[in-house]
Amino acid sequence: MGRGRKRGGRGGGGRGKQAKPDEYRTDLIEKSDMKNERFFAYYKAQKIVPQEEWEDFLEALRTPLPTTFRVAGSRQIAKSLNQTIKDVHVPLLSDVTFEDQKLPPPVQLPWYPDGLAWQFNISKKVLRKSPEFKKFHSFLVFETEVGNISRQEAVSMLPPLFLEVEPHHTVMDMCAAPGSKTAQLLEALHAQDTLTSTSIPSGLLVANDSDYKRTHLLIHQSARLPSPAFMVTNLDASNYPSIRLPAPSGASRKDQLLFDRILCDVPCSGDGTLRKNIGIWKHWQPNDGNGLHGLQLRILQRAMKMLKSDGRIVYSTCSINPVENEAVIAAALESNPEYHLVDVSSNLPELKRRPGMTSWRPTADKSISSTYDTYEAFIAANPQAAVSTKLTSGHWPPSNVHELNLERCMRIYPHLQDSGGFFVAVLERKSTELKTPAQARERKRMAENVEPLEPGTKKPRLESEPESSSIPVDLTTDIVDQPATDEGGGGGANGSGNGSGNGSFKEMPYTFLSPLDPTLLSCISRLRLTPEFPSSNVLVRNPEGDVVRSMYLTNDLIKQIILANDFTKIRLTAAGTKVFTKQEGGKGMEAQYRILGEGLPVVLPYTTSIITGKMSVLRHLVMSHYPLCTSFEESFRPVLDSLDLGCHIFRFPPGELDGASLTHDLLVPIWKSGVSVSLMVDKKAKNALSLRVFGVEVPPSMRDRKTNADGDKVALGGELVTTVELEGEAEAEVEMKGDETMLVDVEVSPEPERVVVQAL
Ligand SMILES: C[S@@+](CC[C@H](N)C(=O)[O-])C[C@H]1O[C@@H](n2cnc3c(N)ncnc32)[C@H](O)[C@@H]1O
Repeated sequence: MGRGRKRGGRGGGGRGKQAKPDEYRTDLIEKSDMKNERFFAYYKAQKIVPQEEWEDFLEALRTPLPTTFRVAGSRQIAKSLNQTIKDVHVPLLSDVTFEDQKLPPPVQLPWYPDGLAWQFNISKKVLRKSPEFKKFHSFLVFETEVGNISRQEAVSMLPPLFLEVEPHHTVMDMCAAPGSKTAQLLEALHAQDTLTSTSIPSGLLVANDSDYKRTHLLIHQSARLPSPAFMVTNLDASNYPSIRLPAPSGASRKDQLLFDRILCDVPCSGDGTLRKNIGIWKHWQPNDGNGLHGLQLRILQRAMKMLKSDGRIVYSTCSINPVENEAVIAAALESNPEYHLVDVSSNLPELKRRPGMTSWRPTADKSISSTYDTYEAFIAANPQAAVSTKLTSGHWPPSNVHELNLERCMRIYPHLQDSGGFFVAVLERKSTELKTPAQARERKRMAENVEPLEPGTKKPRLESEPESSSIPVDLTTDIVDQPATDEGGGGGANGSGNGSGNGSFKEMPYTFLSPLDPTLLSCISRLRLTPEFPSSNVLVRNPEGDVVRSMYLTNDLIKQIILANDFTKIRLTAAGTKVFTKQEGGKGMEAQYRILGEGLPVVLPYTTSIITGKMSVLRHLVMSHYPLCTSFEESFRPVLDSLDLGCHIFRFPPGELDGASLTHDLLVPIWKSGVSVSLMVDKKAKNALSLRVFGVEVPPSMRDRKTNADGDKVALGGELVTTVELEGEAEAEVEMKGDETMLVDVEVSPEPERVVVQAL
């Protein structure tokens, strides 16, 4: 009988929250509830928009936000899927009527590069009832689940675009969770990826958040674009410790890692999100923003200290309050006069924006009966306020406000382009002697020469970075190896219960394997990888360096960082990407390692053995659950018979079959057991693949079908289903039809862990 193997228990499946079926529409709400006299009085006093626009501004704030999404993934994958949306879905949605109303099809956001972002404005009811939109909705849900589409507010897509990340950049996302912008940054770091394989960028992305639980959202999000150049930390950004690099040869002091690009998407009051977070209407008051100004400023100031001399910072909030925006920028420029605001008015020309404000009138008075021109006027009117409120002179415009070019900040208002409210500012250091034309040329040369690392390519060495890329650690100005504290409203190690209580953390250590480690060598050999596989960059998560279960791959830079820092003090929650996992053998068989779905694009450039299959083989693998080797078409059976037990990679070239079409190479990991082969992608990915290529969902397996009144599983025809044990590591579900036993479903170990369906 069955061995009672638990389903889905291995590795947690690597997926975050499931997308809700109705996530493509914001709630419809009563307009009469959308008012707040404090909000009106405050923003009128700020003259946030010209008087004649006030009603349009309010009307937009009271209208549900359209649905926006971005075609995600590395550039080539995204372009390919985008073409499908344009060529297949939009034409199907272009002439749809519902209850005598013509429905508008999805449209591209005019300012998003390559037309990769879309918007549509369809009610939930229509999404449920119109067959055409229902189908499109299913497509979006499936593609979102496998990570090819990112449901993201239009304005939230802006900061990564202004950061202009390139694959050789060292990038820091200081307040990263839940990670929609992190995903965009990672995509830019991986701009060199091809349709089927992941490049190994020489730069890196550190995604940080002070909320421990939320850092796990980051890990899930980023698993959609697995990267050996990705790290997640859980620290207070306002107090972010210096990350060290190994000392350059001949020097005794370690260098400090500085960043080419830093995103400060800081915690904010969020009043720009009123269109979807309608609760804000009820509670809004000016102290929401007043109280965050200090933390926002400290985070930005810390970023300014961690930036390379020729680096760039983008500061953003989803608030329209100048106290959280221009006031923070002005105060940061005051304390770091070597910085300036960059004029990006010619970037994204189709984006409608307003210039940053140069005058604003803070108040701590909840009823907004008065606002104040200057801090002095505020204190004169409220003598206790200096101690009883969090307002400081920094909340007001400084006296030299007109020298700061605050109008170079960008304000996005809902009525301009039917979006949320948002604020973005781009900061760089003013030109110094360090930024000579020769250096600029050198940086440009480096940027242009970045190639994806193909097997055999010499990897870039850290020492070859220009000198300005790292400076010696200055113990007097920087916080070195400080465990994060709760100071500043965020605090490191927040809400996890995972700290040891003595200033160090209990994260599992990151231990690099010796490239001669026998288990690693055997894994490389069984998986038929080339000698160029970067085996010295493989790590495991235990102090002994034992290969217990999973192996992760990092790039050179992350390896150097891990070796040079004390991660009992800096909480590192993830580094690199998981590539191999152990698979226990069946009876009498030794354990093997297999390539994880998420690791495949990274490992692919180093594989020597890829089995090519036809569309009919793909259809059988997709439509069946654990198909028996004997059930494949006869011409393919000898290929299957010749395969060793274990992990293999199958390639399906573009092709057509009975109206179904595969437009690009598809590469997937396969597991061959004694009796069957199975596609090592999970249910959702399989469904997405099936819908995209064959236009139908995968038929439910017996396990997904109903049980009868006695709790027994029944097949679609109502027959009893039972489980029998087969040879090796397989078990089968069989349908009992009278005396006849029919095999309906075979389960083989292992179960797939994660999804990567790319290259379509
Ligand atoms: C506006 S959200 C970031 C959204 C994110 N950038 C995205 O695009 O998905 C702000 C984040 O800052 C985090 N946070 C709050 N205080 C912090 C601090 N002191 N240091 C680091 N992160 C902080 C919050 O946990 C929250 O996840």
